[in-house]
Parts: sequence; C-alpha cells; structure tokens
Amino acid sequence: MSQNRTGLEWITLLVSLVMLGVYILWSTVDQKYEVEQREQDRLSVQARVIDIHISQQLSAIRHVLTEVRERFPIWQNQQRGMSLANERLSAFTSALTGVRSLSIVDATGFIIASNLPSLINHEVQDREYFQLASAERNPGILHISPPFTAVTGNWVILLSMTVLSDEGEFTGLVIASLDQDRFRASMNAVNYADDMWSAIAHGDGLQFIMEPDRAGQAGMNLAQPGSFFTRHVESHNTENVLSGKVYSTGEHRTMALRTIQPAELKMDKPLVIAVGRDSNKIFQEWRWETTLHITLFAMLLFVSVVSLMRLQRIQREKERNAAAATSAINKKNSELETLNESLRSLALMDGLTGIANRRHFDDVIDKEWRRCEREQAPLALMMIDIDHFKDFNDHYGHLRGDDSLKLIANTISQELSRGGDLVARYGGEEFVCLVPKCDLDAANAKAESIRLAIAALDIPHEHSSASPHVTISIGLAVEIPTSDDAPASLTALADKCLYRAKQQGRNRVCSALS
Ligand SMILES: Nc1nc2c(ncn2[C@@H]2O[C@H](COP(=O)(O)OP(=O)(O)OP(=O)(O)O)[C@@H](O)[C@H]2O)c(=O)[nH]1
Repeated sequence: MSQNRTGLEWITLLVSLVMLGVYILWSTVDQKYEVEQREQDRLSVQARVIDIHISQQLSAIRHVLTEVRERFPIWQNQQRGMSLANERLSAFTSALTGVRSLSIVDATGFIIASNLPSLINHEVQDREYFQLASAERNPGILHISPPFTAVTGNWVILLSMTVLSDEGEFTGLVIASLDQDRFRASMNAVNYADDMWSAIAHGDGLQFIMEPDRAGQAGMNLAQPGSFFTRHVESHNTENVLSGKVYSTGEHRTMALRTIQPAELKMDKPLVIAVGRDSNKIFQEWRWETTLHITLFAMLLFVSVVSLMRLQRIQREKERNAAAATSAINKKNSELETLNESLRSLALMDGLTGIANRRHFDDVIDKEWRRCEREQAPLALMMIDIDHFKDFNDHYGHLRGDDSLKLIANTISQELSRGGDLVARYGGEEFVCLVPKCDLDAANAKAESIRLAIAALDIPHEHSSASPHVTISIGLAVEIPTSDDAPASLTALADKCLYRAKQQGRNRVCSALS
C-alpha cells in the first residue's frame, strides 16, 4: 500500500473526527445556552406571576385602608362606634386575602379598634412605623414596614396609612399586617421544581418569607455586598435574572429578582421577590447528555482508529501476498524463458559436438545471404569433410570416431571465432563454415589455417591414404549474393570444390569464386 494512500486515509479520518468533534462541541455549548435561556425565561415568568398576585393584594389592602380611614371619624363620633369599627374591620379582613389583622391606632399610639380583640388597647407608640407616620404626616403614602415580630407573636410586615383631621392634625393610623401563610400558598404555587424556592424581602433588605421555609431565613438581612439582593437593587432594574452564590444559603443558584412597587400604590418602600433554582440541577440533564455525547464520541474515535489500523494492516498483508505471488510468477516466467531459450538453442545445436546444427545453418545462411546482398559484400562458405572417416571408425571404433568429431568441431570453431562466423555440423563427418564479408583470398587463408590446425591435432589414422593422421578436405566457394541467385548455389559450388579436393587426393583446400 502506498504511503500516500495510507496518509490520505488517516487525514480523511482525522478531518472527519475533528469536524464531528467541533459539531458536538458547538451543539453542546448551544444546548447549554438554550437550557440557561429557557430556565431564565421560566423563572422570570414565575416572578412576574408573584408580582401580579402581590400587587393585587397590596392594591386591595390600600383600598381597604383608605376606606377605613375615611370611616374612622364617623365611627369616633358614633355611640358604640368602635364596636361597629371592630365588626367592619373583621368583615374587611375576611374579604382580604393575605391580611392577618386590620387595626386603627389613635394619635397617642393605642390600638382602639381591630379585627383581633387581643390587640385592642395595645400600645404601639414605640414602634418605628408609628413614629414614622406621626412624623411624616403624609396621608397619600402607603408605609411598608420592615418585617418584625408582632405582639401576636407572628412575623409580619405592616402596611399603614396616616390619618389626619380636617385641620391636618395627626389623629392616628390605619394598619394591616400581612399574613405570612397566605403568601406562602401563592409562592408555593409557582415553585415548579423540587430544588426551587422563592422569597420576599423588604426593600431595605430584611427577608420576610422563604418558601419552602428554612430555619433562620426569616429576618436575615440580604443587603450585603455582592448579594443577589444588592446586585438587583443597585442595577435599578425592575427585573433581573442573576446567577451566583446566594448570600443567605450559600447555594449556587440562578435567580429571577423583581421589585414590587406599583406607582399607583405610592409605597414608601418596595418589596423584592426572588425566584430561583439550583444551577447544578438546571444543567443536570444537559450534563448527562454531554457526558453521553463525549463517551459516544470517544468510542467512535477508538473504534474508527482501531478499524482503520486493522484495515490497513489487512490491506498491507494482501499487498505483500500479491507482491510475493507476482514475484513467484515472474521468477517462474523467467525460469520458463531460460528453459525456452535453452530449448531453442538445443534445437539449433548438434547433440554430439555442441556446435550449430544443419537447421541453424539453413536459417543463418538465408539471413547472411540477404545481408551481404544488401551490403554487396562477399559471402564465403566452406564445406569440410574428414578424410576416410569410415576407415577410422572401422579401425578405431565408433566411440573414438565420436571423440574425434568433437575435437575437430571444437578446433574449427576456435579457428573461426569472429562475431558473424558460423561453424555447423552439416551431417555425419561433414562440417560447414559460413564467413560473411570475406573475399576469396582471405577465405582461402582461413581454410588453409583450419586444415593445418586439424592436421596439427595429430590424431593417428593408420588406414588413411592421405596421411598417417586425421586430415580434412575443404571445398570453398565465395560469392557476392544477388537477387537472381540463392544460397543453394553457393552450397552447390562449395560442394563441387569439396568433391574436387577429394578427387585431387584429399587433405587440401579447393576453392572457386562464383
Ligand atoms: N563415429 C562416427 N562416425 C560417423 C558419424 N557420422 C558419420 N560417420 C561415419 O563417417 C563415415 C563416412 O564415410 P564415407 O562417406 O564413406 O566417407 P569416407 O570414409 O570419409 O571417405 P571419403 O569422404 O571419401 O574420404 C561413415 O562410416 C559414417 O558411419 C558419427 O556421428 N560418429
């Protein structure tokens, strides 16, 4: 497998995984933002619901306090006026949700009428709300007191309005205490999750209620540096959604805070409501999904890397096997080629002497004929015959005859070792030599040299009439080939010359030029 392809596969996998990773990261961040946004919207809505509910209650209370204030002088001038007042106050209290007590305080600070008989004649002169109202003497203001423990033992916020005489003298207060339990019910209704709580604080920072209730929360001063309350108040926004650590509980929460102070109620202090959830719980599901996505991605990463490594290993193995098979085939082909080559040369070789055979000679003479014809060069042909070889065989035996044939063939070959020369066994004890580009004189010299070389072998031949050792006769023909002629004419001429050499006593060269 090529390095390029392996690299490309890894790059493709890597790019795909990076793209998938980026997508998962992006969608995870996007989901977190969505969860956060959705939760903030829900908390905001819940805070608004509480705001509407409390504002309606405060409006109703203000309306009743105004009504009581207007009737106060009438009741004062009536016989049994205060009894009538008590009855009316009881009736109003029953009609109002969220009010525990309705009372009238005279200019000296004594409660002179109330829906709760236990409060009548109770002195409130020392209370901050009384002192404030008697000092300010502003009948339009709805005073909202910080929460405190009332004489009834209840933790209350007091709403009060100043009563002035026609002459503008301070004649008392009409007061209403808020019923914590009634508020709790409406706050509880907006809590939609187990980890959720909502709270109401006075505008100065004292906590009035937390729902669900927790020990130590009521009365805690929230106006601390960096607290949700302080951040909200300092922002001067009616509504905020904030995240962070809650001062009063130490929890990490997301909170919607809202200031309740409708302009038409002319409240001297606002109420601040807070609705919040545990931040960890908000993102619990998102965290689970993120963990799942990361786990799945890690598994995918592992599986794809391992799979690609395995795939590439299998591919490499396949390619190695294919290469080995190809190499084996190539080796076999080469062996076959060598075999064919040796078969081809065997087919063109004489089995006994190892030189070219008649068939090879026939092929070569045709080619050399045409070549010399093209080049107009002389082509020399020698026909060589061992003298009285029959007698040699008869006397020395056929095996010695074979040995002599081999030795003579080898000697002739050594004499004609030029590139284009060819020595072939023509048949029996006859040899032919083809010598291209060789004129008659040179060819004669060559033939004579061959004859002498054979004689020099000094192979004994007692029964030869020509010599006491083995000799040869050579018929030499030389011709510049033409298209009118054929190789056979050269062969025939050489044969004639050989015949002549034999006739003339053997052991000689006879030649002719065509
Ligand atoms: N040992 C051996 N002898 C061979 C072979 N081929 C041919 N001969 C012999 O060569 C001899 C040729 O004899 P002839 O054609 O009568 O000619 P010669 O005896 O050489 O007489 P001249 O050619 O007239 O000198 C025969 O006896 C063949 O048997 C061979 O392969 N081995």
